[in-house]
Parts: sequence; C-alpha cells; structure tokens
Amino acid sequence: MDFDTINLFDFVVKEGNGVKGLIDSGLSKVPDVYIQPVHQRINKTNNVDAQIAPLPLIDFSGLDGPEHDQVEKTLVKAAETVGFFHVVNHGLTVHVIEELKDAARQFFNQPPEKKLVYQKGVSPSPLVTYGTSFGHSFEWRDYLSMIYNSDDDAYKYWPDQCNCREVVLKYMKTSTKMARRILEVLMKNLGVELDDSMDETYMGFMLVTMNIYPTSPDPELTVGIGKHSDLGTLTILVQDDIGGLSIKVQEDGEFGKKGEWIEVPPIPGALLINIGDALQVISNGKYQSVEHQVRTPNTQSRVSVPCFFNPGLMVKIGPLRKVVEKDGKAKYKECLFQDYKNHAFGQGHQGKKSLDFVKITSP
Ligand SMILES: O=C(O)CCC(=O)C(=O)O
Ligand SMILES: [Fe+2]
Repeated sequence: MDFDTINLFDFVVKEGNGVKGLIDSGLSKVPDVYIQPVHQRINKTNNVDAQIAPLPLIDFSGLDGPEHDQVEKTLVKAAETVGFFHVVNHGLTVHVIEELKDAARQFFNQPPEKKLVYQKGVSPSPLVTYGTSFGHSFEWRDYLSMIYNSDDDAYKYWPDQCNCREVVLKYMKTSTKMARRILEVLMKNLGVELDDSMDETYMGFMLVTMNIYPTSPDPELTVGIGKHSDLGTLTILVQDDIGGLSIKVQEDGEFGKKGEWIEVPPIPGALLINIGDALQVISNGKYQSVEHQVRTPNTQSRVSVPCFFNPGLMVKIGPLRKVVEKDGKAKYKECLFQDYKNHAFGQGHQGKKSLDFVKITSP
C-alpha cells in the first residue's frame, strides 16, 4: 500500500487502524510524517547504550521482614539517584502479569471497528480512550487508556472485551497497595507520615494505559515514545520481554555518566517503577523524575502496561513545608496538578522541560 497524508489520516485515525493496522497491511516504507528528526531518533549515534543497566532491584516482601531497614534504604537511594527501579515479590502473580499482556495484545488484535468505539469523542465515556499519536509527534504507538474513578465506573465504562476490565482492575488494586507502601517509605524518609487523607494528594488520579509498539519498516526512523518524564508521583510498569525502554542518567554514578542514555532490559516477573514530576516537586527535588523514551522494536511488536499514579487534578502540588524548612528554600512554586498536566500536554514530549513551569529560578 502507498499512503499519502490524507488517506493515511483516514486509515490510521478515522478508520481506527492505528499504526498497528499500517504494519498489518504490509506497509513497506515508513510514511514521511512518521520519520523522526535526527535528534529524536533512538540509536547508537544518539548515544543509547544498549548495554545492560543493572537498575536497583527491590525485594518488596523484604519491607515487612527483618531486612526492612536495608530495603527501605535501597528504595530511598533509588528514588534519590536513578529514579527507576525493579521490584520483585510485589504481590502481582505471574498469572495476572501474563493475563495483562495477553489482554493488551488481544485488544489491539481486534478489527478496527471494535477499537474505534473507544476513540476520543465517540467513546461511551471520557474515562476510556483508544488512540494513536497522529498529528502530535507521530509516535509509532497505539494505546488504550482507562482512567479509574470507582469500581462502578470501571464496570460501566471500561472495555469488557478481551478480559481488559477484569485484569486491569486486578493490576490496579495490587499496584495501588504497592504505590501506597512505596510512598510511605519515601515520605517517612522526608519526615512526613502518610495517612489516608493523603491518598488524594499522591494518587487521587489514576489511570492504566495499554501500549502497543508495532515494528516498523525502518525502526531507526520511527520512535515509540519520545523523550519525556511522567507527570505524576509514581508509575508502575508491566512490559513483555521485547525491551526498548531507555532512560537518561540523572547524575554521574554507578549507572553511567550524567546525560547518557541506557537501555533497561526487562526482568521476567519484575515490575519497573519510576518517579514522576509531581513527586520531584513535592519532595523539593529530593526524588528525581527521569527522562525516558521507547524505541521501535526490530522484529516483534512490544506491549507495555503502565499504571500512573497522579495527584488529584484539583490538588495543589508544591514542596512539603517540612522539607522546605530543612532545605532553607523552595525550589518549585505551587500549582494545581490539573494546570501542570495541561501545560505539559500542550508542550508534547520534550524531556523534563515541563518542570520549568514550576521551577523557581530567581535566587
Ligand atoms: O512502554 C514503556 O516502556 C514506557 C511507557 C511510557 O513511558 C509512558 O507511557 O509514559
Ligand atoms: Fe513514561
């Protein structure tokens, strides 16, 4: 098939085929609009070091055992330095992880008309969106995102096909417990006790996204997700064994030199967790959100399922008073999380640039 821009839009967006549909149709050349500018491409020349990055590995069960001090220390150090870590013994069974990846694959494998019903504007609810990034940064990815309000709304609006709703709910429940526990440890380290009323502040807005990254006729020319940091407090990620996520090293140390990109190979059964911008702001910069990106896979499509924990949209995010008192000054101004999110979305994927919106630069 040969697409010009007009029927490319019809095929990919209007008819709901997504980039997956392009590949399934036997596309032999990357359409011009999807060719990334040289500086956005993810390859050796752009310094992505495919070498294995031994990210910190946290044994979650250790938090409740005799080793808990040590586990807490490792967790805090990971959040302060590399901002990304693997977690094992997290409570999500191998079976659920497999079900989740299967559900994602099955969802995207459906004919376009089944997916199209969840497209923005026609979806039965704004909580559920099927889409692709046509017209933004032309990323080589399709997604289905599901916002969590309540079990009732999830049962009413989330897709029941392909086991999506059931399995994503299971994933979210376990992830929520895990996120709360991690935040407890990170906040305790800042001298703040987490109580139930803080759920809204740290995880008042939650969503799960299923991503599919199809192969492309020339994976070096396309990008799965461009350079960005996550906006919220924590992200928990399930991914298959294909790999392709890379992260930017924050500071010189055991993971590489500041500014270097390292690829994070998946560990079967482990979850990958990272810090988002809101937690960097709340902690006055103690915990680091991390720039990351996803390349297009070479031989087989990849799926990933991030669960995003964000402050409630009407929560004012800003550095904790206790931390500012200790540090002597606030590094960020307060703002509604909703405003932060809208600002960041308006900018597209531009590394950690969205944080400039709240950074205090004057002395
Ligand atoms: O697919 C991945 O590995 C990461 C996805 C991601 O960074 C995101 O959805 O924000
Ligand atoms: Fe991300």
